[in-house]
Order: sequence, then C-alpha cells, then structure tokens
Amino acid sequence: MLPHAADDIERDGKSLILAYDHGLEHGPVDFEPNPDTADPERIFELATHEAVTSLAVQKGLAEAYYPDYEDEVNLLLKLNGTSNLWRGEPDSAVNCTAEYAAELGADAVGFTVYGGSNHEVEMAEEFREAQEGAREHDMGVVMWSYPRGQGLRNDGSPDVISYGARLGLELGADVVKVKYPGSAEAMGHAVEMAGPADVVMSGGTMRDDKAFLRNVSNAIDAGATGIAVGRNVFQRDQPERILDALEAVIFQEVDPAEALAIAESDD
Ligand SMILES: O=P(O)(O)OC[C@H]1O[C@](O)(COP(=O)(O)O)[C@@H](O)[C@@H]1O
Repeated sequence: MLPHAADDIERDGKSLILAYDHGLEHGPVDFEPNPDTADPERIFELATHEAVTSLAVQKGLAEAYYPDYEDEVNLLLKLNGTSNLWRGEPDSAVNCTAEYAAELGADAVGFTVYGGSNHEVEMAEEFREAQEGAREHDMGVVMWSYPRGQGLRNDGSPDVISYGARLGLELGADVVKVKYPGSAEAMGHAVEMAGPADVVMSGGTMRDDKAFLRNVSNAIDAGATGIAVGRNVFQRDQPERILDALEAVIFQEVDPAEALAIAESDD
C-alpha cells in the first residue's frame, strides 16, 4: 500500500479541514450571518487556530493570501468547483492542475466527484488526472464525494453515502468527505466501505452547538477521522469558540457537553 499521503494535513491521524470554497460554491449569501467572513484574511487567520489541520480554498484565494500563511497553515487546494449560478446536472469545472497546486505550496488537493450525475464519467476521468498528478508531487488527495443528480432519488440515504465513501477508496482518495448519514451506525458502515481511506464528515448548514457537536462525536465514535467544516464554524458569532470545542471532540474525544464547557472556560 502507498505510504499515507495525507499525513501533512492530519494530526495524530485526525483532521479538521476548514472549508472556505463557499464564495464559489454558494456565493456571498453564505457570508451574511457573519459579514466579516467575506474577507478571506479573516478565514486565513482563523485557520491558524491549532485545531485546524488544513484550509480548503480555491486557487484564487491561495494565490492572493497563502504566501503570508504558508508557515502556519496547511493548504488543501480545491482543483474543481461550481457556482450556484449553474442550474444544470451536477458538474464541477476543473480550474487548477495538481502541478500548479504543488507550485502554490499545497499539501493536498481536493476534488469534488458527483457520483450518479450524468457527468460522472467525465468527472471520474478528471479525478484520475488530479489524483495521479498529486501522487507525483507527494500531495494527499481528498475527495468531496457527493453522489447526486437526476438519477438519484435520495442522495442523503445511508446506502448512497456509503457508496460515495467507497467511490473514494476505489478511485484512489486518501480522505473521503461525505455528508453525515444521520446516525453513528450509518457512518460506521460508510467508514467500513472506505477501507484504508480516511472518512471525514461534511459540516452542513448551521446547527445549534450541541446538535452539531453530537453529530461530530457520533461520527468519530463510528471511526470517522474528523470533519471538513465551513458554515458551522464561520457563520457563528464566535468561530474560535466552536473550534475549541471541535478540537476537544475530535482530538481528545471528549463528550460534546464537556467540550462546550472547555470552550466556554477559554473565553
Ligand atoms: O454542494 P453543497 O451541499 O451545497 O455543499 C458544498 C459545500 O459544502 C462543503 O463541502 C462543506 O461546507 P459546509 O461545512 O459549510 O457544509 C464545502 O466545501 C462546499 O462549499
């Protein structure tokens, strides 16, 4: 087996990926709850929090901001992305090569694959190029494995999410990012299907602290190695506080209630 290529974006085998590709994927609406977060500088600063094992951004933000943060932040460069202005069958334009990601100092590359979309075949071919390019440059590969498309009735069902986790393993990802399937049991199945690939849960839309941390804790108990989270951190009034709590849940495997108490005592 290949040496674990994702070590550079993990801490003790666990990850907290701070995702900040929302300006492309969803647009400015995602910054409205916490307007300061429209400024990428705020998020690069946030990514220096010790809980964060990598920051996932698109090429444009990496070019503009990463040179000032390369000593403090691990870069996970997304190589494809789509805007919310696109109304077609799920697809994602490749906007960066693995070679250029390496030139920008990336520790790993990120790539979205919409299994089940009418564009699945070309997306898998594009992923091949990204994955093999990453191997040449010793960068880890993180797949955003989000099955969806007109042929899929329930893209949030545990079976579909487990299939997405397996796609990551089959196509050569080191880390597969999947939506939380709703229970620890279902997450455990996804983890099992991913075999040696690590599975991280996606953050999702804003939840209250306890419900959110409970899902993360269940995912960790089920064998997930962490989370890739955006809105559930940066849309909060105090993003650092939830990072403190996530650090306790993910890396110390502390119960969510205790993790929140720790975060409050740090205020
Ligand atoms: O395609 P969707 O479901 O709208 O979500 C895409 C977004 O979700 C993520 O995968 C995770 O972000 P969140 O934690 O905010 O859900 C982002 O990287 C991406 O922008």
